[in-house]
Amino acid sequence: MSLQVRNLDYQIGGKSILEQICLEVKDGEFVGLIGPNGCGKSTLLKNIYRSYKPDRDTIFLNEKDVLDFSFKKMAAEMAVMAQENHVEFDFEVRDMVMFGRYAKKKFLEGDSATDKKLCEKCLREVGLTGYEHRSYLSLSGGEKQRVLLARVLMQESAFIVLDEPTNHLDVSYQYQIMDILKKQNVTLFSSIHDLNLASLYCDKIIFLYQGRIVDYGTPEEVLTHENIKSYFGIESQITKNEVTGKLQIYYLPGWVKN
Ligand SMILES: Nc1ncnc2c1ncn2[C@@H]1O[C@H](COP(=O)(O)OP(=O)(O)OP(=O)(O)O)[C@@H](O)[C@H]1O
Repeated sequence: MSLQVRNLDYQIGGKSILEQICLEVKDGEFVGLIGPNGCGKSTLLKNIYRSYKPDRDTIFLNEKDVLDFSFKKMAAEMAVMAQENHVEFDFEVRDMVMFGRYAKKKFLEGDSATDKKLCEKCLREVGLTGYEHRSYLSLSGGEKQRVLLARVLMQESAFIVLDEPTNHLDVSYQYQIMDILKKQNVTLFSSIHDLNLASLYCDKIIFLYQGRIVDYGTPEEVLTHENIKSYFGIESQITKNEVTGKLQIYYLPGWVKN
């Protein structure tokens, strides 16, 4: 599954948030979206997963305009892990994960033995075996985040969109979650704050700044000292990690520019 975004503009309350966004995520790629707070990352993702309504002829899945997909078809093609997941009613963890099957079911169809097995597998992958009957609202932030990831995996979609998937997670789960995502045989598009995680896991990186794409390429091409200084306003030292072979960024806080 591939994603194309062409000349996307988006305004909120008359203020321009995104300007002339053009990008492509090819089938099977893991593309990271980086940029400072408020630059428009969530707004772009919300347009892609249609929490906001994009203009016609701006967002395509496999070259087909997303506005031509029914919401059920969209859910079958694209799984989403958003940043705000406000849940009004309490559910058991197992039910939260099972909701991921909605798009694959007919009206009032019950859970099959295959669904139940897949649910167990997804919970195991995110380290939550034994949590099936826990109340979702009673979980910690990190546990909730992992339930939402299990729900995404349960959807078995060819394309996954994620807004800051490692939010609330301790360092070991941050890497575990990225490992799980990376080994899925799917297309991934994710906003990421941690540039070292982006360097380790992404095939390509899109740098967003004040609603515009200012750079695009491999982590080595985009995660430069100049870009980090220009767009995040912080000095850094960048080396190649001997173990991973990937770029490692060290920030030099005494050099923060106002
Ligand atoms: N509903 C809204 N009403 C007014 N302004 C909004 C609204 N939603 C977003 N914005 C503004 O749009 C801009 C982009 O917000 P967005 O959440 O997309 O940024 P972001 O890059 O995801 O930020 P962060 O890294 O902090 O999550 C911000 O200036 C934000 O204040």
